[in-house]
Amino acid sequence: MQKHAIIGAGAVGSILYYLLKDNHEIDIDIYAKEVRKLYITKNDEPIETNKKTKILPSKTQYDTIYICVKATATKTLIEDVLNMCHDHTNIIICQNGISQVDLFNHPYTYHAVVYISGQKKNDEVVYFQDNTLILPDDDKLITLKQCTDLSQLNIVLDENHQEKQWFKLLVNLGINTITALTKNTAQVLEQKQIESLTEQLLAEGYTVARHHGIALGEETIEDIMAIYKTYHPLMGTSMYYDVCENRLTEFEYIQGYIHHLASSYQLLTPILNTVTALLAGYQYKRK
Ligand SMILES: NC(=O)C1=CN([C@@H]2O[C@H](COP(=O)(O)OP(=O)(O)OC[C@H]3O[C@@H](n4cnc5c(N)ncnc54)[C@H](OP(=O)(O)O)[C@@H]3O)[C@@H](O)[C@H]2O)C=CC1
Ligand SMILES: CC(C)(CO)C(=O)C(=O)O
Repeated sequence: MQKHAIIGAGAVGSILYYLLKDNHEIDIDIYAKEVRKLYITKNDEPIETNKKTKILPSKTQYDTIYICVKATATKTLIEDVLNMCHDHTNIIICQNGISQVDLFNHPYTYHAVVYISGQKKNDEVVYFQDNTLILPDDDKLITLKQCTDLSQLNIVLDENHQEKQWFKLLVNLGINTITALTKNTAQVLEQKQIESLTEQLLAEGYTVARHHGIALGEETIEDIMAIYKTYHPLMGTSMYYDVCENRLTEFEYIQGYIHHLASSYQLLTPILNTVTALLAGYQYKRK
C-alpha cells in the first residue's frame, strides 16, 4: 500500500483526490487550511467523496506528496513538506508557471505539467475536464506511474519534459492572460479581435522560448489555439478565477517570467510587455 498526501484542497488538489480515490493500492490524505469535507461536482452532479481534509503540520511520512497550492504559497510549506518525507519520497509540484523544484532540498522533487481544469468557489470544487500530469521520464517515477495507471489519473513520463513545460507555459500565457484581463471565460476567443491578440501574444512567447533554447515545434501556436477550441465556452482559468475573486494572481510565475526573459534577450515583445504591466497593475497595493 502506497501512502500519498495532497497538499492544498483547492481545484487541482481536490480533483487529483477524486481521480486517485478508486485505486485501493493508495492510501490518500488531503491537507487544507482547515478541517472540512471535500465537495466536488462534475457536469452539475455532486461527486460523493466523504473525505475529510487534514491540516498541517503532520508527523506522517508519505511515499508521494503532491503540492497543489498556488505558486505564491509554496514557500510557506517547504518545512512542513520536508518533514513528511522519507528518503525515497517523490514530491510532485502540481503548478502552472516556472518550476519551483529548486526550493525543495530533496532529491526526488519534480514539476508536473498539469492538464486538469477546475474551479474552487467557497468550499465547492467544480471539475471541468482533463486528467493528466506530465512528469520527466525518470526511473524513480515508474512505480508511481504503474500505481496510478490503476486509477483515473493519467501520468505521462515524457523525455521532452522541458519542452512540455514550456508548451504549457505558453498555453497559460495565452488563455490565462486573456480570460483574466477580459474577465470572460474561454468563449471570449470567439471574438476575432481577441483571437488575433491571443495569437500575437503566443507568437511573442514562442520567440522568447526559442531564444531561451527551447525546441518547440513550428506548429506550436496552431496546436495551442486548437487546444483552446476543446475548452467549454464557460470554462475559465485559474487566473480568471483569481481576478474574479479579487485574489492575487500567479502572473510573476507565468507572464512575468517570460517577460523577464524577453527583456534579458532584448526582444521586442510589445503585447507581452503590455499584458504583464496590466497584471502587475491589477495587484499593485492589493492584499
Ligand atoms: N484550476 C485549474 O484549472 C488549474 C490550476 N493549475 C495550477 O495548479 C495550482 C493550484 O491551482 P488551483 O487548484 O486552481 O488553486 P486553488 O486556489 O483552487 O487551490 C489551492 C488550495 O491551496 C490551499 N492552501 C493554500 N495554502 C495552504 C496551506 N498552507 N495548507 C493547506 N492548504 C493550503 C488553498 O486554501 P484556501 O482555499 O483556503 O485559500 C486552496 O484551497 C496553481 O499553480 C495553478 O496555476 C494548473 C492547471 C489547471
Ligand atoms: C488553462 C488551464 C485550464 C489548462 O489546464 C490551466 O492551466 C489553468 O486554468 O490555469
